[in-house]
Amino acid sequence: MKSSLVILYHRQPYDEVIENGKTFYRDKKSPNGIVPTLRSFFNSVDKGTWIAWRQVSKKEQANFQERVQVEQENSNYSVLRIPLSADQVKEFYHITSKEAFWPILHSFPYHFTSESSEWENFKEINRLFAEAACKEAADDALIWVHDYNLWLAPKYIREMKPNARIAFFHHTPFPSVDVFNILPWREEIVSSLLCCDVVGFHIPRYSENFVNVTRSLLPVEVLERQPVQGHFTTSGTALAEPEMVTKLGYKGQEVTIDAFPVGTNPDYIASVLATPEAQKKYEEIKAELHGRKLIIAAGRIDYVKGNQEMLEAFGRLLERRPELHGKVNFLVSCVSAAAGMRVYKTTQNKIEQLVGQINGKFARLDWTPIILFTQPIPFGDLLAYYKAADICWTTPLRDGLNLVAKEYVSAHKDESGVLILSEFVGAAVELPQALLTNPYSVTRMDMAIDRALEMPEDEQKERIEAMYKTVSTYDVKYWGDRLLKVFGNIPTK
Ligand SMILES: Nc1ncnc2c1ncn2[C@@H]1O[C@H](COP(=O)(O)OP(=O)(O)O)[C@@H](O)[C@H]1O
Ligand SMILES: O=P(O)(O)OC[C@@H](CO)O[C@H]1O[C@H](CO)[C@@H](O)[C@H](O)[C@H]1O
Repeated sequence: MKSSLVILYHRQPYDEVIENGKTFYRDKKSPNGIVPTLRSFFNSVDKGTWIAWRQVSKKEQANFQERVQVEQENSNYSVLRIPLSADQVKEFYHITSKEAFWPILHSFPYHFTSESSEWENFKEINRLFAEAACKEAADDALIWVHDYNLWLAPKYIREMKPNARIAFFHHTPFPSVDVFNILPWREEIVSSLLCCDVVGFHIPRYSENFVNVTRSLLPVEVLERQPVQGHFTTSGTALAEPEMVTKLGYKGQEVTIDAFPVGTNPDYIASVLATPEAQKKYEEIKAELHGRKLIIAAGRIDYVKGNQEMLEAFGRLLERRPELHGKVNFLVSCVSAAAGMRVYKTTQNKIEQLVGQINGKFARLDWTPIILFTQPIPFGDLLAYYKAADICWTTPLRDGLNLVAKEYVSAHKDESGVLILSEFVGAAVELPQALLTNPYSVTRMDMAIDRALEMPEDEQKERIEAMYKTVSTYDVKYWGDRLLKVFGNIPTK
């Protein structure tokens, strides 16, 4: 039996652990919010396939198990692994994806160099993903491709299976036309995306940027344009957009363009927080704080995440306001998403250096201002930290959406708490009740942290309540349903 839902996402949906010579597949530890989200879509389909790569050494090749049947969940899906050599992974993910595409996607063109790309290898790996998808998919299946690492897969799928139903979701920002067009492979990329039936982005600004790129490069026709609907802010902040193109025509095909941000799962978060383990962890954190305020920052080590600007702002805060010494702790949880990537080494060094400098300057025997965690925190513990934190400080210079913001709001249901959020993350146009700030501006960052520390409890609760309403309405289920609504259903069990 073929699959009715085929998800192409470059990472495997679990951690593979070998104990006493036996392989176990465990929940992922690394910070990546979308894996559990995508896995949950298999709960309602009759049969599904997840396609990912797996690094395979020469020694492993002969006995490589291509397919893993996933049993631990209430769903029938398997993971089809494309075996890649260490060199292929390095070229595809570490170099082409993270060194060539990532800086362009996040509007850091000065970090881009076309030498940082192994384009032929990228094409080949995308072709392998497409071939696997076509083999797995039933005729009426939905083939759902995720993120920039698989930009070329739609084109290959369309060539091999002309009637396939293909959707693409872009998780990172999509930059403005002036920045995107720096990529020498721009036509190939956007013409592949135009092979999809639906192309989805988190927010209207990104979809508009995409449309503008297609219009600059290809003879596309705008078939429909609409005022931005729903909960998005339509003016007055950096990523606001009042209207958007919702249908494009290209080579006789109609392509639906949509903006529907990924959601989190507030009910699941509440259920985890209600467990005795999470409650115990929360009590322990509170006891260890001895009444001090807790500020939390959590995320991947990445120059786009703005950790340097945030730490500098915290240093200035302690400089400006000695009355806070001994009264506030800043928990910075910064984890690398993949080991050994040269592109993140400098960022990690800078974070460690700044933390050392600030602690060195202000610490006392009974108080260390910044606590830096560089190991992944289990999700239940992370939620307990969110809940214990008076302030969540998440101010990337650029970020597709930022799930951390939504998780913090969910963990503060019916409670006080302050979210300081960058204007340059997708979630900013969904959560205007956050303290929106500009991480490029020293003054704005200083104002934001002062305001957060002073905000009256009633105001905190009002803002959290409004944000919780948004986060719980536009949750992860809404996200999946939206795609299926645009698309027409897939056979369910
Ligand atoms: N220190 C950490 N340990 C484990 N998971 C983390 C940690 N920090 C963040 N996460 C998780 O990683 C995900 C990050 O998602 P998001 O903010 O959207 O950024 P990105 O996908 O770019 O890393 C969230 O789901 C969050 O729970
Ligand atoms: O495998 P990567 O490191 O290229 O993946 C990064 C990507 C997918 O997890 O992250 C983006 O997706 C998140 C969920 O949609 C989004 O919140 C975040 O801002 C993006 O960086």
